[in-house]
Amino acid sequence: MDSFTLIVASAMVGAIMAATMGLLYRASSGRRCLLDWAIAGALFSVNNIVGAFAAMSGSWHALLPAIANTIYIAGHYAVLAGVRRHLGRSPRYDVLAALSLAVFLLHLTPFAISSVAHRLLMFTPVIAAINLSIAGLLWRQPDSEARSSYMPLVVLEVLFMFQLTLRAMYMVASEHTPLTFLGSQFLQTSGSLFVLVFLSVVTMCCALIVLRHQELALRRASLTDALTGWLNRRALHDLAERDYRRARRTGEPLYFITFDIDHFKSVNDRFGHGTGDAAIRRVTELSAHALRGYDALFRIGGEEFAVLINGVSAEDARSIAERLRELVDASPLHIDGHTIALTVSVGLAALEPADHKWEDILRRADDALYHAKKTGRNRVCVSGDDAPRLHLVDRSSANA
Ligand SMILES: Nc1nc2c(ncn2[C@@H]2O[C@H](COP(=O)(O)OP(=O)(O)OP(=O)(O)O)[C@@H](O)[C@H]2O)c(=O)[nH]1
Repeated sequence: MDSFTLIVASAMVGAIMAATMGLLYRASSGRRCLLDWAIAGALFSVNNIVGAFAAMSGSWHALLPAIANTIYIAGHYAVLAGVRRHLGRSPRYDVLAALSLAVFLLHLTPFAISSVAHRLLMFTPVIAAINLSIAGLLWRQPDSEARSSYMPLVVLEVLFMFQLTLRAMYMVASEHTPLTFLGSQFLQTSGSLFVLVFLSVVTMCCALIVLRHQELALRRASLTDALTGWLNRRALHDLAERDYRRARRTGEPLYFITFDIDHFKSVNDRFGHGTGDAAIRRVTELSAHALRGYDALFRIGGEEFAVLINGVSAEDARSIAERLRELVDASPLHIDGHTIALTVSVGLAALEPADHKWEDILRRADDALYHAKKTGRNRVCVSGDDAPRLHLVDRSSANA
């Protein structure tokens, strides 16, 4: 395959990349990284069109390589900008502007004008650095679920960087081989072929990243309560089942804390549903502070919540429940000029040898919660085997 054919094919694949990313952007809920990648595709396409134009017109004025290579490097940078944006970082188009200007001006130096090989040697490190940044950023991502979708792009960027470096080294080694633009030397055609393959595969990699992200977002949404961000009942089943089985196997303790906002109906009635929602959010935020970062938090009813706790002693579980109650009690909600006192009633139950399923623990925690409501609210009630089956935590001693 000659270089000209490869360049025309690359122009087409770049355009296909731009169109694919643009269409995915329209179909997705506005993932802006897709726009960056559409820009990358467009830049790669224009870069190759400039090359094809130069080949057809037979002229290769000093300005043409400056324009073509600046656009080419900008294309690689736009892939990096999209990756940065996807990971929640700024795409840093200001860096792109400065880089493009520097690359363009460097092309006008006598060293760059004098040969294709000089230009390749000058800009190989720039492209390799961009490739390395993309691979490094994605490689360092801790999110194990999304990580598998990053690996194809990591591998592609590393391979691209590797072939760039090999070609640069070969060029240094064979210093006297003259290199011409659109020549049919192996060095030229292999480079063009790599660009063609890179553009085809990078399109698939970017699409894969976005599709995986959307799949994970949908899965999270289906397991999460929109108002509080806590897990919902559907998630409760899977997590409680998993923890129950593990606790049965290992003999480790397992607890359910359930709690419910006291007289919540009156908050809605007096201040409106919006304030009621704010109160629910406030209670869940406070509770999350009282709990440990890795406790699983669930909203299991309108204003009823559950927490799954493992790996602590009965005393510690009781302290956690009491800390939660105290924190809500001590932190009234200030909203629209009103101060609304909020309290919760809390039930606590532990896994018992006679339990057959995790629902048994939850039911006992619910019974304890009901008991706390019946016996005055704003208190923790613990379910136990010994009589009396439910016993109250003495608030004054718990505070001591
Ligand atoms: N604002 C708001 N209210 C909700 C939501 N879900 C449930 N509720 C309301 O929560 C109230 C629950 O009231 P009740 O079950 O009677 O209990 P309560 O008034 O909290 O009284 P006790 O639990 O006995 O202390 C009802 O008025 C529901 O309409 C929600 O998402 N937002």
